[in-house]
Amino acid sequence: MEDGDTIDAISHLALDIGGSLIKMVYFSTSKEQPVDKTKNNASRDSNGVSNGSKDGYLVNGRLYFIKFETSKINECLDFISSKQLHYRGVQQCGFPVSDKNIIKATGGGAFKFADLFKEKLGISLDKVDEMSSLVSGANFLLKAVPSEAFTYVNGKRNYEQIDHNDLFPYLLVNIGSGVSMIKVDGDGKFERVSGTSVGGGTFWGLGKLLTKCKSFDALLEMSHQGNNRVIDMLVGDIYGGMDYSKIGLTSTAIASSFGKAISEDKELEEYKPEDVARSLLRMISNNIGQIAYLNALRFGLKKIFFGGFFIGGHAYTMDTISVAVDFWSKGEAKAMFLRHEGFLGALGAFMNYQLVQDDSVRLVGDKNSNPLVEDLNDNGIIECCVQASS
Ligand SMILES: Nc1ncnc2c1ncn2[C@@H]1O[C@H](COP(=O)(O)OP(=O)(O)OP(=O)(O)O)[C@@H](O)[C@H]1O
Ligand SMILES: CC(C)(CO)[C@@H](O)C(=O)NCCC(=O)O
Repeated sequence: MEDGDTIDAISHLALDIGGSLIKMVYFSTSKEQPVDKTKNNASRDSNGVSNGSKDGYLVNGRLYFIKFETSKINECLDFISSKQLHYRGVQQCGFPVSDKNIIKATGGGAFKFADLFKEKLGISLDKVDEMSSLVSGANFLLKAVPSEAFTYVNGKRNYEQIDHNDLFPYLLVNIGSGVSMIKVDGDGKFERVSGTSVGGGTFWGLGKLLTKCKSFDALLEMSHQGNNRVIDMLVGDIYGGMDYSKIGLTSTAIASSFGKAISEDKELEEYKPEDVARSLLRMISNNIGQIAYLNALRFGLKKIFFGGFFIGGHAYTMDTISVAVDFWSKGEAKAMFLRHEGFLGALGAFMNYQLVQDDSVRLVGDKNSNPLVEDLNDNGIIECCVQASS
């Protein structure tokens, strides 16, 4: 292939198959993207690029992000099959042919569904450790993608300039079905220090039972319309409308999540599902924020990054977590969120191909390359270069 040739090739599919959702990342060159055969003089070798050759090409392209519900895994298999994601582009881009039909996969489903992938598509899943994928995905995003991290204060996102030399240590809190808390000290240096089973799966599972809501998005939307004070017992409910200022509690602070239901002679049906959803979201977000802070305190960590699809860019969730961290740390620790929150594991599995030239990664949210497109929960794109062997 000559310089400037245009191709539309897809390669290097990676999956994170979780308890609730399957996340997919793949690299594609597009018709508008000429192949840049800039010679790479192997300066990346020290960073772990190992393609068996000192020379290679940088291929310009895009990383695509897609998710499916794990309970509908057949939709994911059909998508891979219809787009031939496991075959295409391998040779056009000069990637090693050995990648064919072996894809990197992380999450519990990489074990659970290995036989299904083999049977239905002839794909072998090359398993990558889940915690290590989360960490390499987060490190990659924080170092390579501008405007990836932000705080959420008073309903506003404030994008953070991450200083690469001052990134570590930090606490990574991944809120998936369950929650993992990982102390990250460097690239590949980490320890899972805590976790809780009260996570995104709890919100969606319990919320579904309590409200009869049919989809996660509808439950979230409901929570947006609700008022948690109808069900939560507030400090003021106990203290006759007064604050308990001696211990730092205002009258509007929640004293007991769902506690009002004790004293009211009401059946579940008599509560508005919106209010139930709101109380539940607040209870779970608060609890995670508090446990996260306690773990940050345990190890003296000032930065806490929250990932996982539970957050889903949802304002009220981010607000509750931010307020919880701020409240418990007395303003010492900061809750930060990531634009590609749900794709850390899938990106980490992708990074395991050791192809991405992260200093040449550029985020594009749309064709105009606007870096501040806010929600990447359904589909996102990162423009980047990957290394292909010569
Ligand atoms: N469309 C959706 N369908 C189901 N859950 C969703 C959806 N969007 C967001 N969620 C939330 O995201 C959570 C799953 O997040 P994520 O994909 O990060 O975790 P997971 O990998 O499935 O779980 P785990 O890591 O514990 O195996 C769900 O439990 C739910 O709270
Ligand atoms: C089991 C995993 C790691 C699977 O992703 C996740 O759901 C989790 O961290 N759950 C919390 C388990 C616990 O630490 O109590």
